[in-house]
Amino acid sequence: MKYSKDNKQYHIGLGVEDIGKYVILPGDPKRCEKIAAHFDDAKLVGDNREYITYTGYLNGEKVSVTSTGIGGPSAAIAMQELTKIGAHTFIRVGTCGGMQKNIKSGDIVIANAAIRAEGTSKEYAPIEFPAVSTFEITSALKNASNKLDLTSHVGVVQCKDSFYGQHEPDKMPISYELENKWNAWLKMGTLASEMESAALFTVANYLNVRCGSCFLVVANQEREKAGLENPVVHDTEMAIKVAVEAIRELIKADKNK
Ligand SMILES: O=P(O)(O)O[C@H]1O[C@H](CO)[C@@H](O)[C@H]1O
Ligand SMILES: O=c1cc[nH]c(=O)[nH]1
Repeated sequence: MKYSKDNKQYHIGLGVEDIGKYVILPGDPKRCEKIAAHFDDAKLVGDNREYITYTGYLNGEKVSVTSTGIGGPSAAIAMQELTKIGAHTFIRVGTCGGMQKNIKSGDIVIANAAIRAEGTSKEYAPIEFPAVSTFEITSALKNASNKLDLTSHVGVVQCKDSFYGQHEPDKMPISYELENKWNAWLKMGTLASEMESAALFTVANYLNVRCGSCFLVVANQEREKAGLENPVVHDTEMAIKVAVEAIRELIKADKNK
């Protein structure tokens, strides 16, 4: 790609020397510093557009955190460019909205697959191809949340491009489709809604790299509708700890291969 300068990738502004092979991917750029606080010797190595990157060490292995911004397009770019410079293992740490009534604010959701109701993944693979996480990453995330004694749920998440289409579907001109599909996702047992995993899982399959996702449940609109307790929780620290612990487990397992 001719746009790149000085051997740095065009959007993320990073080269081979800047990153580790294991990368944590939050959406929010402000989450990067909090994640990097868990690394040894973390340094800011990139700051371009929505892509903030810190690199440091976990268990003696070089690791990085790069924010993806909101939505599939920028997440797909981050994964493609990070893969070009040597990354092979990705964990998205995000926030989500719970959907089933037993998914409560503050719980952890771990995605084993994502509904492709967004646009980006459709520019990579025909819709019949499922967006699935990598089993060993999903398993490391579940082990990590058990170790940290957290309430976690493993299952399917729904991805879309319109945050307000999720929260105010009745106000959208296309409400007939948004509401009917939301009811179908609920009947299929979908755990939560977020925005990037469908694109990331699809791109990871295409690039033959590993990817999993874990999320803090911020709140649950279905609990709200049913008049159940539904506080809003913003602190992502426990979801971050799950991802960091999972990366440690993966590093150890990879060394024993
Ligand atoms: O908290 P992050 O990682 O950004 O994730 C969620 O939050 C954003 C919407 O508020 C979307 O990016 C969604 O996927
Ligand atoms: O409800 C929510 C919360 C976070 N992210 C989403 O996409 N939806």
